[in-house]
Formats: sequence, structure tokens, C-alpha cells
Amino acid sequence: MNAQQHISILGSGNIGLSLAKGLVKKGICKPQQISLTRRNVAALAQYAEQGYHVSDNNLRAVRKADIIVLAVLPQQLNKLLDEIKPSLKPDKQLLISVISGVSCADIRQHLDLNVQVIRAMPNTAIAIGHSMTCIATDNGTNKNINMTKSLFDTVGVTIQINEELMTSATALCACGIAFFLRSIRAASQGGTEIGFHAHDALKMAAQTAKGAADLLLQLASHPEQEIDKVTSPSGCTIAGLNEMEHHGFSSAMIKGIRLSAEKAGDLYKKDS
Ligand SMILES: NC(=O)C1=CN([C@@H]2O[C@H](COP(=O)(O)OP(=O)(O)OC[C@H]3O[C@@H](n4cnc5c(N)ncnc54)[C@H](OP(=O)(O)O)[C@@H]3O)[C@@H](O)[C@H]2O)C=CC1
Ligand SMILES: O=C(O)[C@@H]1CCC=N1
Repeated sequence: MNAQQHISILGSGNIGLSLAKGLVKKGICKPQQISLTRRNVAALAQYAEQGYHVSDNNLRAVRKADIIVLAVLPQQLNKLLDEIKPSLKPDKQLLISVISGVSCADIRQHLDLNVQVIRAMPNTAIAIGHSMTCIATDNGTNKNINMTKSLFDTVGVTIQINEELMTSATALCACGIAFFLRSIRAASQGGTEIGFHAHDALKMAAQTAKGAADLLLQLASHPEQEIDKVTSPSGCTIAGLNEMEHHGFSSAMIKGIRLSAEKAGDLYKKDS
């Protein structure tokens, strides 16, 4: 982004605010270049003090924006699109949507405008700059795709995918954070049962999970290759691992991800 450009985030909740903070923290833009909107504008008071433009007026935010980020819930989108349509300048503005289950074509169709739309699917680790963000579009230019990637690169890692895989990406990465958190919580509960205080067990389980993820990311190795290094013959690891598999550990994760993907494709009611 250059110093003259303005970004308006419509729907400044968890994801919208995390993106704004990431952009400022990484020096991509100043708070003065960002408008944040939500209906309960009082909840954004601390951001006004930091120099962000804060408002409940989406039309005004859209008028001054080069980039508009749609970050409301799927069921809140159509009302928002109806509201902002009169202020949109389709040939001059880029729409980025982080909304689950809504395609680029859905947005254009509802607006009845030929505006460029790019979808970005982050996860809540965006708050600490460690999001896995998937990016897809059906009509965005390479320039705008690169611009979107560079915005989300400030808050984690990005990957561009085909738009038809976006609901799958939602399940694997956006919902996936919750799945891994529940796994860590379960491990900590096991740790408490075998003798550790709950706070120690949670810390030990979380750091162990982090180590496992880093082994894969830093060494670019396969999980089974790393598992083989832990499982001593007739040892305690293979005993525990096999017991988990007898109870459907991998199967439960796979089935959960499949159901989340199905549901992610079903979150938006086009005619609402
Ligand atoms: N949470 C997650 O992990 C992820 C969420 N997403 C997607 O991101 C989107 C946002 O999720 P999340 O940030 O968690 O949700 P939040 O509920 O935290 O944020 C949505 C925000 O939109 C505001 N809002 C609602 N209607 C309007 C309106 N008409 N004009 C302006 N603001 C409005 C709400 O505030 P108020 O009520 O005050 O208006 C709220 O702050 C969703 O579509 C979700 O599917 C994508 C990836 C991950
Ligand atoms: O649960 C949800 O619907 C949202 C979308 C992905 C993560 N949270």
C-alpha cells in the first residue's frame, strides 16, 4: 500500500481488528489510513484513540476506500451489501471478503456490479501474526491478488488456491485452529490424570504440539517419518498411539473436517 491509499474494514470484530492491527504493526500502513466500522461503535473507542477512523457509517467508509474488506458474519452480509452499493466505485475499488461460504460471484450477483472480488480465509492466529490464510478469486487481477497476499502476509502465511476449494480451506485452516486446540486440551487432561497440575500439563502439551508442528514446517518432513523416530520397538509411544487409533483418533479428525467443510458451504443464504 502506498501512503495515499485507504483501507476500510466493514465489520470490525475478531478477524477485522486483527487484520488492522497486523497491518499497522508491520508498517504496511498507518492507523490514519484505516477505517473500522461496526454498529456498536462504542466498542471501537480505543482504536479511535490510536488514530484509526472509527465509525458506524459504512457508506462514508466505502467512499474513501481503495480497498474494502468485508468482515461481517455470512448472515449479516446481504444487508451490508445493500447498504454500501450506492457508494461503490467498481472500476476503482477492490473488495476483499473474509466471509465463510460466500463466493466472489455471490457478492457480485447480489450487488449486480462488476466489481473485483478476492476472498481471503484467515484463522484466529491472525491475532499473533501466525494465520494460515488461503486466497482465491475468480476475477481479481494479478496485481490485486499480489496486493491481497501482501496484506495477509503481514499476519501469517498465505497460499493461493482455486475458489472451489475455499470451503475446504475454511474447514482445514479456519475451523482447524479449534480442532488442534481441542487436541491440546485433551492431551493436557491426560497429563493431569497422570500426575501434573492442570496449568503445567497445559503448558507442556502446548509446547509439545508446537514442537511437532515446527518439526514438519522447519524440516519439511512427513508426520509418519517423525513418528517413526519416537516409537521405540515394544515402547510406550507405539502402545499409546495404537490405543488412540483403536478408538478412532485419525478417523474422528477426518470426519470432523469433512462435516465442517459441508457446513462451511452452507452458511450463506443467497436470498436473505
Ligand atoms: N472467527 C474466525 O475464526 C474466522 C471467521 N471468518 C469469517 O470472518 C467473518 C467475521 O468473523 P468474526 O470476526 O469472527 O466475527 P465477529 O462477530 O467478531 O465480527 C463481525 C463484526 O461485524 C460487525 N457488524 C455486523 N453487522 C455490521 C454492519 N452492518 N456494518 C458494520 N459492521 C457490522 C459486528 O459488530 P456490531 O454487531 O457492533 O455491528 C462484529 O464486530 C465471518 O464471516 C466469518 O465467517 C473467517 C475465518 C476465520
Ligand atoms: O465457525 C465459523 O463459522 C467461522 C468460520 C471459520 C471459523 N469460524
